[in-house]
Amino acid sequence: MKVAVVVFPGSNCDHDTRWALERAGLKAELVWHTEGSLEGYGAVFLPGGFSYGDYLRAGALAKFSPVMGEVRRLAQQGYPVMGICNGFQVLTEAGLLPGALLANTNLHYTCKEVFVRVERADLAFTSGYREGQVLRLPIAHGEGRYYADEETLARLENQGQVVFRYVPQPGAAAETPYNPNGSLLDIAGIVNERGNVLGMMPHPERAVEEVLGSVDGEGVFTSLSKALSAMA
Ligand SMILES: NC(=O)CC[C@H](N)C(=O)O
Repeated sequence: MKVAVVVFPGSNCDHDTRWALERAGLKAELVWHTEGSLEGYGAVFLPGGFSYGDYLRAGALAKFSPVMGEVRRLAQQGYPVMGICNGFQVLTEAGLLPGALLANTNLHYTCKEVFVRVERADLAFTSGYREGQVLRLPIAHGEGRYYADEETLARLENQGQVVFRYVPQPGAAAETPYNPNGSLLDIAGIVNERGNVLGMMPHPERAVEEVLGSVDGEGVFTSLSKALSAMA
């Protein structure tokens, strides 16, 4: 089953995402955001970048793109939908995931490696990992501080919707800062209640080959590949 990678004006991780999907044996196609139908696709990725130049707020305009009606339909029908970085921002703006991504507490665009712990290894995007596994992944964002009201945070926590959480580098001194943007509960990625719509700020597609410095992101794409062959 083929996977759609949506391209908004200003997306810049679309090709990398397609590359990562194809390395995992999936057939992936770039789909321009004006597309009115995603018929025939078994999963959708909203890639990283600066859709509409992050005008107003990151993701605030992309949610009005024609393709979003179809993204919503696939999400409601239980297909795997994933937003990476700007894609995560679009999913929260579109109301497909709760909460918001605010400006980093340091008010800087932050580009570095972080460590995240896999909290859920039972999802289409994470089954290739072990629960508790720590991944080294790059981040690159200015608006990555996950925020939600207390009730939402409690619900996310109680229902096991936190999928990735920033953690200290293994072996680092206890007081070493590790949360790169001020996200509440150290949240780096969450999933909807049904477990098919996932958003994360770190970039797994930038960590799929040794030459990139880490292969820890590969699991996202190989997990999906396995899930889609089981669905076919
Ligand atoms: N790499 C990205 O997707 C960038 C995300 C977003 N435009 C931000 O700076 O917050």
